[in-house]
Amino acid sequence: MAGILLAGAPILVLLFVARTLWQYVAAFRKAAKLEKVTPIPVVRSYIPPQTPILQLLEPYFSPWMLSLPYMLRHWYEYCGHTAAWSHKGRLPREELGSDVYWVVGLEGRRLYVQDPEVIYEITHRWRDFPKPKGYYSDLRLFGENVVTVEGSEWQYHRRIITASFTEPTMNLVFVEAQRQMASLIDKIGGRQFTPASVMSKLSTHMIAGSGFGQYMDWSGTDLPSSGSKGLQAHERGKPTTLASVVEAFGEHLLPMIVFPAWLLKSLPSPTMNMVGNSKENFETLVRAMIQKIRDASQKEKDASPNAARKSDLLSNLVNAPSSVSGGTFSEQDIIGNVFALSFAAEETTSSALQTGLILLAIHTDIQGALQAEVDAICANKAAGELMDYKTDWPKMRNLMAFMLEAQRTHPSFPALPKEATTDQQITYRGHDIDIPAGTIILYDMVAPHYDPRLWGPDASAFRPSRWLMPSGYEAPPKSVNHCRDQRDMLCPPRGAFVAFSEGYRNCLGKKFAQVGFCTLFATLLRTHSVELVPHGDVADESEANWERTKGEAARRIENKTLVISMRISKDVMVRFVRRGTERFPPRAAKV
Ligand code: HEM
Repeated sequence: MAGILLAGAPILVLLFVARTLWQYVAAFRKAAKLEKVTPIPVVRSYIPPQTPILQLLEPYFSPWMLSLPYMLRHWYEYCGHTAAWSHKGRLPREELGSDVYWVVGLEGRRLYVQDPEVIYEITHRWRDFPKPKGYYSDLRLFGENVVTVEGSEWQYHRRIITASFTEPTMNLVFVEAQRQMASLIDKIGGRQFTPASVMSKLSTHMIAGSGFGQYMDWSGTDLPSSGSKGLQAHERGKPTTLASVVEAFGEHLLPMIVFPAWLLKSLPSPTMNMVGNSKENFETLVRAMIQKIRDASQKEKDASPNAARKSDLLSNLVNAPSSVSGGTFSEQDIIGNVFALSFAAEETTSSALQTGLILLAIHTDIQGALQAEVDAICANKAAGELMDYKTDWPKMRNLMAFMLEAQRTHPSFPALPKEATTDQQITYRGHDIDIPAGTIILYDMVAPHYDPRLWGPDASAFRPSRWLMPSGYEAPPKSVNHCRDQRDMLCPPRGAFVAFSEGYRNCLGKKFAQVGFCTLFATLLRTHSVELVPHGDVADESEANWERTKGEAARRIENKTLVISMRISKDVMVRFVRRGTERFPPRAAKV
């Protein structure tokens, strides 16, 4: 039997190779046909059809692919793993002379779009170009939710959740961000750390506290109001708080999706045991939280029918009045959406905070300008007195400009997918482009951000001041306002800034993220600076060593891998230091 198998193996391999070659020939014949009829360029791709295993391996073989001679790697530069981040729109624009092009290969034809007007059109025609459901199916781990559904079901989920992001919720984010950063500063003192290790915890703490009423702190135990065990529990491999479970989702989503909880729990790896436990504990935790809110609401109603309700996101979801949407969420809908919201929030917020921290440490002049803004906001406050959402949040103009610029230069995703579910047409530079049903469209989130035609000749420079407009600024036609609470902020042309996506399926938590990000940094900069840990010889405080340290940090921040969102491949070491004790204080504060 073994002999027959061995003898048959070369034939099987030959058949497989012949079949694959035939598939390539068929794909490229289609590409040649398409080239004859389409007004836009066609690029041929040799990437095999994507599978979860390939996705997992691509970060490892990507550097090898890119080290091949140009002729061999050329196609990969268009459609590899982090291609959009690497070429930043220049390659298609300069080589193909087009911001819209086809990529044809074994996965059929895909439309790549980096033109802002076309991005705007595709993201606004949501019935014609919905999200491809298959791409998001893994996020159904705990049931359907606002990220995974489409059509009228999506409208229903979106309406209820949008109504749950109230102003009192934003106030909670504002307060919780101050508490979390103060607690982190206490915990971390002057020690050096890598942003990745700390920022994902910080974002889960903030989201758990202000979104789901689960107050965490950094001392190893929760504050009295939550009554659970927090970080200690996470470190023991038995996550028992929402924050620790959500952090596990962000770090280990793939094994969580692929393997059952019982298998993960029985593996000889404490990390995998923790992942298995997270998967099991999540539903139990959220059900208990929902019950607690229902009990509390009932008690409040009994005591005083008009009592003000709690305003965190989860309480709003549980107590959503049916008049908002013609219905309320079932318990399973709430669980599915708590997962979706936590996941969407954690992954992106943590990446934004990491990037923000490193950018500030590199650009000490910008850090100085943000500190001047925070000093002005806190001028009449006693040390430790909290900032106030209503009066102080609108004053955070420089901080908002810093956030928007960090998101422009370092968006969380290289590109996002849409799908034409029926035959469609778009217009680009006066040409009609036919898009057959079933075509995947990838709209680029880096290229428009780096386009000098939209942002000027210094489009690739990190310059937050480009967002600050003179008093009385009027938004030009066909532009979008990305922060409504700060006055006189740049409104870029539509489709030019898509870090939070665009159109109907844009980010539901945009304001939540903006309030959280700006307030965390305001709290840090009120008393401290963030500083790069010097490169090489730590005692060497020379200008040359500082320049080397900055250069290395700038290189590392450019080097990204794609794991759900884009992450910095090699982290950078930083530390918080009391203001006035910086090793390299800013020479001139300039945003
Ligand atoms: C800097 C932080 C953030 C960035 C850059 C960001 C970016 C994005 C982007 C690009 C999308 C579109 C995804 C797609 O089409 O597949 C999205 C969707 C979404 N985001 Fe965010 N996000 C951030 C923070 C948050 C936060 C804090 C929350 C919740 C508290 C949140 C909740 C959501 C939800 C629910 C969706 C799906 C909306 C829908 O499909 O209708 N995001 N976000």
